[in-house]
Amino acid sequence: MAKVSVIGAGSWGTALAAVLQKNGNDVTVWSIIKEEVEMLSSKREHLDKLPGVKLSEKIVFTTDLESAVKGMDMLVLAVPSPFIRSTSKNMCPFVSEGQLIVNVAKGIEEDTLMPLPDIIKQEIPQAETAVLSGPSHAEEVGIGLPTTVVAGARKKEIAEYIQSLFMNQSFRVYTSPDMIGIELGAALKNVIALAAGMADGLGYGDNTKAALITRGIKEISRLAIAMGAKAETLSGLSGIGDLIVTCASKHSRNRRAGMLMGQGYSMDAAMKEVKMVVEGVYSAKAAMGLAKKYGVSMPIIEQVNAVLFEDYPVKDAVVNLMLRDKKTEHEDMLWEQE
Ligand SMILES: NC(=O)C1=CN([C@@H]2O[C@H](COP(=O)(O)OP(=O)(O)OC[C@H]3O[C@@H](n4cnc5c(N)ncnc54)[C@H](OP(=O)(O)O)[C@@H]3O)[C@@H](O)[C@H]2O)C=CC1
Ligand SMILES: O=C(CO)COP(=O)(O)O
Repeated sequence: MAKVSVIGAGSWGTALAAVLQKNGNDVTVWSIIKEEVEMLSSKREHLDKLPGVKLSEKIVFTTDLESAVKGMDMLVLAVPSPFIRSTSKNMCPFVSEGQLIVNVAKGIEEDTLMPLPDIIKQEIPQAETAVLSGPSHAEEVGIGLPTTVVAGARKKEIAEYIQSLFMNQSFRVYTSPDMIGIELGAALKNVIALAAGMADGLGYGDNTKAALITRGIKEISRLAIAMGAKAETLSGLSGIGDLIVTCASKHSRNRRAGMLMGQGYSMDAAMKEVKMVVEGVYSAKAAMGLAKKYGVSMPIIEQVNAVLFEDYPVKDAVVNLMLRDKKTEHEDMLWEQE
């Protein structure tokens, strides 16, 4: 049993707090929003973001960051990616040397193109950072449906520690040393999910969805491997696994936002309608920046950017993808010599 805090009380923070508490840990949950803490403390349920998931009386909810951070064995950072830097900055004075911070948010910082654990490390140099990611919608984790994720850390014993705190019969945790691969798979799949949603919004079918998932993981892998990720990670839970769930699930906010755009909504109108954070919109621009920096081709993500930021018609973006230069499926495969 450990003392853990979840920093961020949205749907994912709330679901993970429930898992950690069920496993016998002492759990505190911090939110910047006073009304959210009051609701969670009195109703023991996040009525807006995770209705139907009852939370134990033992979980402590607070807006006091100092008490949420000091003396905890593990901090789970679950605020949306655009708030990772500001939240880390605020946490820094209370974080002790080597204190463990597990990032569970998914994104890349738009201005700096930095993955989230790098931002945490920059703002809190004394912290030990790790990640937890995979195909895991809060709505299903909250009601105990079988789910698998992967914990990534620099050292095996740290990943195994995270595994031991989170794992139970409905939440299976694997370990991995490939933090950058896990992070990039998580952030970039949101952009492909927007594309999958757009295809749904246009009324396209299963063939199109399968094409986006398969070619999507190809371009995610191209960039991630250029940045130091291992190919196996992209074909694992935090790569293809998360891409499948987000492109297919009714719970996916990125897919839903894309679907609205496919039906004619503007990006801003779609984001307002979805209400929760649509991180693919932020990661789309960052992904293009990284593609340029590392000299890799990301055609689907390029077309998503055109739709999002240049008001390019979704249907035309699909035609652009279909009529790109003729290619071989796997660039590195060798042909029989003539
Ligand atoms: N939901 C899921 O199934 C999963 C989510 N994730 C990732 O977890 C992260 C959090 O997502 P999720 O919980 O779903 O998001 P939600 O939209 O459900 O909640 C986000 C929370 O952050 C709060 N918030 C608003 N402003 C700030 C701020 N300035 N600083 C800190 N917090 C703020 C929000 O408050 P308010 O309600 O007032 O806006 C809300 O409580 C994301 O990166 C997401 O990709 C990962 C796996 C699964
Ligand atoms: O990453 C997530 C679930 O794994 C949340 O993003 P989506 O809601 O778009 O799928």
